[in-house]
Amino acid sequence: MENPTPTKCSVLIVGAGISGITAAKQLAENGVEDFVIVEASDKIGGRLRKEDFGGVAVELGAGWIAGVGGKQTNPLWEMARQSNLRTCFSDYSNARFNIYHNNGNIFPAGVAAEAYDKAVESAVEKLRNQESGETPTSPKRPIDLAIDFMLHDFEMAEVEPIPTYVDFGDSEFLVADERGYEHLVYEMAESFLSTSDGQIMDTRLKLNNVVRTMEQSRTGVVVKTEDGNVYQAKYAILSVSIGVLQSNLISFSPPLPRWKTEAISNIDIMVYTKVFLKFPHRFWPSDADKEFFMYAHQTRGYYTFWQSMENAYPGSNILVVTLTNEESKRIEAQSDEETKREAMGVLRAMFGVHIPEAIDILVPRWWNNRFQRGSYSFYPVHVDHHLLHRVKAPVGRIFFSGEHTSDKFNGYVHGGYYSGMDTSKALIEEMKTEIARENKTQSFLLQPFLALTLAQPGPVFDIPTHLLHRLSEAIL
Ligand SMILES: Cc1cc2nc3c(=O)[nH]c(=O)nc-3n(C[C@H](O)[C@H](O)[C@H](O)COP(=O)(O)OP(=O)(O)OC[C@H]3O[C@@H](n4cnc5c(N)ncnc54)[C@H](O)[C@@H]3O)c2cc1C
Repeated sequence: MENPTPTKCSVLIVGAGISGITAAKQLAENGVEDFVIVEASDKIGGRLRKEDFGGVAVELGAGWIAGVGGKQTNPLWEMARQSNLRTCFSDYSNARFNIYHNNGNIFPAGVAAEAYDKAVESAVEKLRNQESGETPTSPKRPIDLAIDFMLHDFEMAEVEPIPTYVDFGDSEFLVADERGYEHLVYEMAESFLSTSDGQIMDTRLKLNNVVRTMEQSRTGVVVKTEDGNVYQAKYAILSVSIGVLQSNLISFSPPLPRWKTEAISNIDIMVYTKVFLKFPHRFWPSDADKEFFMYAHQTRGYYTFWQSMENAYPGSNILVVTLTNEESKRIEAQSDEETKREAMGVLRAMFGVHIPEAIDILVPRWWNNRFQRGSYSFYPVHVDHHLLHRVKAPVGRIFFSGEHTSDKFNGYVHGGYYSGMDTSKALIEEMKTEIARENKTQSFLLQPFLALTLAQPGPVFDIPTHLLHRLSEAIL
């Protein structure tokens, strides 16, 4: 519905994912309560999103708390602990010993170990080549392609020192809780937004509001949404994904400067898709060391990486297969029925033709979702810190937040969390500086007038007490 009367606030936050909600919480805790959070979808949480499927809660977005068990505590692990979120330890390094040939046999452990060592060696070489500018050689055999996929598309962790694992430890825990991973964002939001009957009812949270334009002047930002709502704020925090920034969903006036648009377009986006399949009964092994398994196909990433949900939800009879990038885009464009047919073909090659047909399938579409346009940011291994700095830097009164602005933990949930903290901190500093600047100007202009006022025994003009107080503070 058209609402031409602008809603006014000090800070407008675009996006209610973990980054936007963390930023709002920090503002509230620092006395800035006059904010509005505008979210395009019908719920908060962003890329933390569960859905009920096959009788359990499955995670369409982030599933793991990555980086646990080290010297420092991952803040998400701490939040999960406090909320009693149910999690399961995951060890997918076992997957390399469960690689299926297309004739249904598992590759012998020795062959798999040798292929794995070769892949790690070639990944290290690839890193060296990236530094020296040489073109690396690509793996050719199906088993090598499967391991390459596991190392680079599924894990991203084996050969590079990733800060998450260095700082927080190298264990990972899968969230397996009916409330979903998103519960952590809800719990955080409910600590500073008003609720009624367990629902967030705070008028400062506006769901189903798609921001389309952001117009800034010297004194503020005017934001318009798709259905005609107008918000007027002194500052804005923009926490949408890098994919949304690269798309034309939001237009800026004046346009963003070139250093900013170039930096935004230089960030790669990973598309990562978990396809869920429900079966009438289990036909795959249930042992803990068989939770993850791979299929060696001549096309890299073709239904390669599989996970059984038995560890997380015993008796659920659900399998998850992970696809990435071009394969994700390809299956997003086809019908779910076609994806099911392809997945069944692969499962029959591994487990035989007599396995039962899947009775349900769930295919998330992160690439085609115009409020995401991908799954997470992907920086080159040797991150150019200038690039990151430019992606993060504010433009006038618009502050940029989100996992893609986290210099150490981009791509992760805790990256989104830290970015929200950093952005609100930077904004609060800026607000303080602006107040100090205003006070100085007012004091310069009003000093003779105030001196006269204070010298009078009674009130000369009717000046509100809080203003008088602020003016005297500025002068003294
Ligand atoms: C499939 C998948 C698997 C993942 N696996 C893991 C994992 O196992 N572990 C891990 O740590 N991380 C994982 N991640 C990454 C993690 O989910 C993200 O890094 C993190 O959730 C990002 O939070 P954010 O607040 O930066 O962005 P988001 O959660 O994307 O929040 C941005 C919000 O902005 C909203 N928005 C967009 N456009 C507009 C607009 N025009 N107007 C208003 N609102 C708008 C969106 O709807 C969204 O709610 C995964 C992500 C995906 C998609």
